[in-house]
Amino acid sequence: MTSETHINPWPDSSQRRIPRVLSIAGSDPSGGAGIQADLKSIAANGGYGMAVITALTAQNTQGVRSVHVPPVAFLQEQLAAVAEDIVIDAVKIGMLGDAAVINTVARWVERTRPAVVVLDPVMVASSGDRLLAADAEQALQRLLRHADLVTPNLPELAVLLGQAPAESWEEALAQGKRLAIGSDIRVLVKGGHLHSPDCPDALVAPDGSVYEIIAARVQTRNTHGTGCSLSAGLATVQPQLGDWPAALRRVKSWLSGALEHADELQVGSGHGPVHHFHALFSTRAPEGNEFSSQLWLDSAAVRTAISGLEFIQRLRDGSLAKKDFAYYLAQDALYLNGYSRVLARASALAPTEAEQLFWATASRQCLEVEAQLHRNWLGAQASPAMPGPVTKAYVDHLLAAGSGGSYGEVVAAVLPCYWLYADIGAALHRQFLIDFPDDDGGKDGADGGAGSHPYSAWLLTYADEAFAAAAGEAIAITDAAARNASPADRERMRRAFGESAKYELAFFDAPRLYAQNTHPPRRLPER
Ligand SMILES: Nc1ncnc2c1ncn2[C@@H]1O[C@H](COP(=O)(O)OP(=O)(O)OP(=O)(O)O)[C@@H](O)[C@H]1O
Ligand SMILES: Cc1ncc(CO)c(N)n1
Repeated sequence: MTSETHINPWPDSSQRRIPRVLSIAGSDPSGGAGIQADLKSIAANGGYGMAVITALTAQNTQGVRSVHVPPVAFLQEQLAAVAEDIVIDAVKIGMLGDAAVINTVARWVERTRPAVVVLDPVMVASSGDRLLAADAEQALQRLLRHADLVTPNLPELAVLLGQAPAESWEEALAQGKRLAIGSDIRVLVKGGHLHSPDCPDALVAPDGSVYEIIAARVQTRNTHGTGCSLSAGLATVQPQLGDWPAALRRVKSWLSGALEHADELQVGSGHGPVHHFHALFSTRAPEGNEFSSQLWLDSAAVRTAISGLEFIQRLRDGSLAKKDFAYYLAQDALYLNGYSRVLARASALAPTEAEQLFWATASRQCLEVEAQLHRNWLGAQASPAMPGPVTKAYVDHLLAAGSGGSYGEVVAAVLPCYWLYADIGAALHRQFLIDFPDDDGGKDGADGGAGSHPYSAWLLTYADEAFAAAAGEAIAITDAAARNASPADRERMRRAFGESAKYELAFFDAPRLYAQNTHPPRRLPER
């Protein structure tokens, strides 16, 4: 079996790995909102973006100067050109300008019936300028019926209901329920406009049930286009995951990162855009280290796929089945044993004593972590686990690099386990602290010694600073090895890294595929 057999985390044909997403929206020439934000958001969330333009605005980070709505006949031509050639997996609808545009888009949606339709009922820009003619609000109701999800901000929610804007989160939720039940649609109520220290969002289903997610409010004035980016991201992730709450968790976490890094962009003097590609631009590779920077960029798709895995999502929210977690830990222990041998091989090949010591220490620590896994988590297991197919294939790949490869190949092959693991660990840890601020893993006894999240003790130890520092050192060593390598060897290094990165993805997805339910669920030992 090849690694390819294991790494497809989208075996369900209704789920689409790279969804083709069409944004029907207005243009913002300053690049932060509208079509421009949508295309960036779609790409950042792993989709292929397309754009049909409903209106052109002359705007920047300070406000909207004017709006030009081209003839609807041309809008129709754009829609037809795209739909007659390309399968559209999802549509995001943003600024529509006036009633004629709304009716044209509504007719097109009624005819083509795209699988996923997210409607962001854009009415007023964050600067306060109107983006929808006042007499067109009624026409929006026609489109509402065709949306799988509608994402109004608080003033827009109020307009859709003909009420005054909600002033508290409770009021907002009540309005969201009224719209969802009254119009039989799924509504995303967004808390961006609240004056609260956090930024809650809630999915309200047509039956009125609520799925709420709370993120910290990022302190930045650069929030231009958050609504556009969120709705386009949801249209992109829903076809990948087929689950609205999971899609919201993933996109919110991404959007929080985009807001956290927004100030780095330095675009305009008003409300600037968010950093859609913060993960791709991640400067964790030390300055001047082109080789590892390239590896990081090359692994973007794998990293995006890892964060979207059901295993990771469920580990984060605590809904992961115990058998899956136990399978993961047992396979991790087996993996670490093999990994330790390959690290010892890196030590044997190292060109300097410092690097020899680094790998020897790492090899030894690996065995210690393996022992710790057995002591703290796997303890009373009846029989030692057998390596699963992914574990075996991954370790075989590493051992092959170790037995025949150059030093560069060995270090490139072992690097993803450091780097991707540290990256996902930090993200998991960060999100855990946001979602479960009071869960200390049961240490203070206030939660009955158990914590509200079953894996809190594990997640709290996940973002280990010493491990992140070791990852940084392994990256620097890889760069040094690349500088001393021939072009052909560098290519082999790149391939070894890429293979291991795919195995990291497959490893996180393996419990879903291979964890057996033959034993009663094991109780997790307390730490
Ligand atoms: N400062 C912030 N920190 C964290 N999340 C935020 C912040 N501001 C907005 N958000 C989030 O961004 C998303 C968009 O929310 P908001 O209610 O501002 O929509 P909007 O008004 O349609 O956006 P836009 O500014 O593009 O018009 C929501 O998920 C919201 O929680
Ligand atoms: C084109 C366009 N669409 C949407 C918004 C809302 O942010 C905006 N400012 N501009």
